[in-house]
Amino acid sequence: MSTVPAAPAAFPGSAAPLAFLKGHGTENDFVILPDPENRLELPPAAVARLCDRRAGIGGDGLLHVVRSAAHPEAAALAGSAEWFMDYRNGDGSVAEMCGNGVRVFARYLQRAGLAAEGDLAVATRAGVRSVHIAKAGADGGPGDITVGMGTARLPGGEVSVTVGGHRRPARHVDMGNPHAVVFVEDLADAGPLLRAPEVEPAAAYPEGTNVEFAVDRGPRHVAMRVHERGSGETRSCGTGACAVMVAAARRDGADPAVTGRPETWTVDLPGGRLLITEHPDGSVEMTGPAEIVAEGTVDPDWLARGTR
Ligand SMILES: N[C@@H](CCC[C@H](N)C(=O)O)C(=O)O
Repeated sequence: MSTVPAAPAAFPGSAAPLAFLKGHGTENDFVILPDPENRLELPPAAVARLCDRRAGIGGDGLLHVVRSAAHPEAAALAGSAEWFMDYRNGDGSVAEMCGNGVRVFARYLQRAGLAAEGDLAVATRAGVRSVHIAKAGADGGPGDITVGMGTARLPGGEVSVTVGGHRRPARHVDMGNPHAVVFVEDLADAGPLLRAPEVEPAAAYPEGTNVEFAVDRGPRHVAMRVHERGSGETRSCGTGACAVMVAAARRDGADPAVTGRPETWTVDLPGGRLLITEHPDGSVEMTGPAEIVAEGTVDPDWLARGTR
């Protein structure tokens, strides 16, 4: 089946309904807008309206599916990756990367007949990400998806996160997008996470940051909660899980570049489980599920009313 509209209408102000799908990866959920030729205008207010959980479709973020060649931010990558994940947070802000988003993006391409099981490449603002779509499981359910997440950067300098009124040292990890990882005794210590946690110094994160709270569950096994920049607390974050894995491994003195052995960690999130491997060459891989759950059309007049 093909769910790519031939010529999607631009909005706001268009009379034509707009095709969308909804998907999630470990319950990090996304509105998916197929727009191969990049005809849609996507002002932040339109993204926020679509991602609104009560007045819109609802999602932690939005995956704008565009041919790399048709998008000014990705045209230079078109030779390496046909498709560009133009990722937006639920508040309409732009982000460099979304790990769960790449898996859901790949699942959409597979469902639309634009990619097959096996290997493909997806362009993101953080660069090209390699993807492997595994065969369907014995139960007929979709196979897991593995994403080559690039390398983790560990900028020096001390950062801290306030947890329960106390400042705690955190680890700054860059997975193409920014993260502050703080280890806690209990995930409940993070509190209700209704607002962005206080991270210092603010200058360490000029564009804001995602904040992960992590606890140990066993050998090479952690659990985490996350407050995402631009979305609030979500039930999973792929780049965040990678950041937590790398921070935990370094805390424990494990560095594959030194030992020559890959490190594989299990990361439990409120919405499911991800397996993260760091290789001796520094590359990080994430494996987890991705599902498309619905598709439909958006009323362009409704969208236009909220974005005028
Ligand atoms: N949920 C994503 C990360 C999405 C972007 C993030 N909120 C940011 O602003 O950097 C993931 O799975 O990685």
